[in-house]
Amino acid sequence: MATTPRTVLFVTGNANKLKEVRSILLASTQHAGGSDPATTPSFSVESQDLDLPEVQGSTQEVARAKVKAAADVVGGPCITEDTALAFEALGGLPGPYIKYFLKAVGLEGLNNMLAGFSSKRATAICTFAYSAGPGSEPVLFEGTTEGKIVPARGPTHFGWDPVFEPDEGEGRTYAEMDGTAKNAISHRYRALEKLRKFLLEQK
Ligand SMILES: O=P(O)(O)OP(=O)(O)OP(=O)(O)OC[C@H]1O[C@@H](n2cnc3c(O)ncnc32)[C@H](O)[C@@H]1O
Ligand SMILES: [Mg+2]
Repeated sequence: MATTPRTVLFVTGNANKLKEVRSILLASTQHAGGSDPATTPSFSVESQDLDLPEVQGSTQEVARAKVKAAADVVGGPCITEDTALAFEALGGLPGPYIKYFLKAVGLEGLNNMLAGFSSKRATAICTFAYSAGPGSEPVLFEGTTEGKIVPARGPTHFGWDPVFEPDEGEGRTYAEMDGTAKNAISHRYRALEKLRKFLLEQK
């Protein structure tokens, strides 16, 4: 039975996020073989880059505020995504502030921040937020991947990929894994699976 195609508006300024989201959704379609409505994606993703205010707080608070601001600007349903990198030794920091830490100290600096600590453990956290429109309460979808911070290895195309070695990556950093391998275990994949199921249940 054919499902109605739906377009989801993803408000992001990050081209790499958009690329991964599209390829994860495409892979889900291929795996599902198109027959099971519970697993067949029935939506495509459009994007819009907006300059939104950035609040401080937990990953959930940051995610809620971002999608609310996005929905107010676009005037309708939309999704946003926040990525955090939480260092165990630092009680979860930089967390949602990883973008600013990465910009300020670079990949080597992220390693140096942990120099005095025995634990190099880190959790990559992806939080998708969905809003049905202005005034609607956001719904959050979280995905996490555990790993450790290591000296940079691999291409430097995407954020902190070269310094994050996921436990399931067979010794490779995210940057050393090809797109398919990263997308099979990534924080973004895990969060997107939850969002995808939620969207399929919406009328
Ligand atoms: O417009 P938005 O969607 O907010 O895009 P952004 O680039 O500002 O993204 P965030 O606010 O979520 O900040 C997350 C930071 O982590 C980086 N990042 C996000 N996902 C990543 C991934 O899968 N691997 C490596 N770095 C990532 C990203 O480049 C940012 O520096
Ligand atoms: Mg951002």
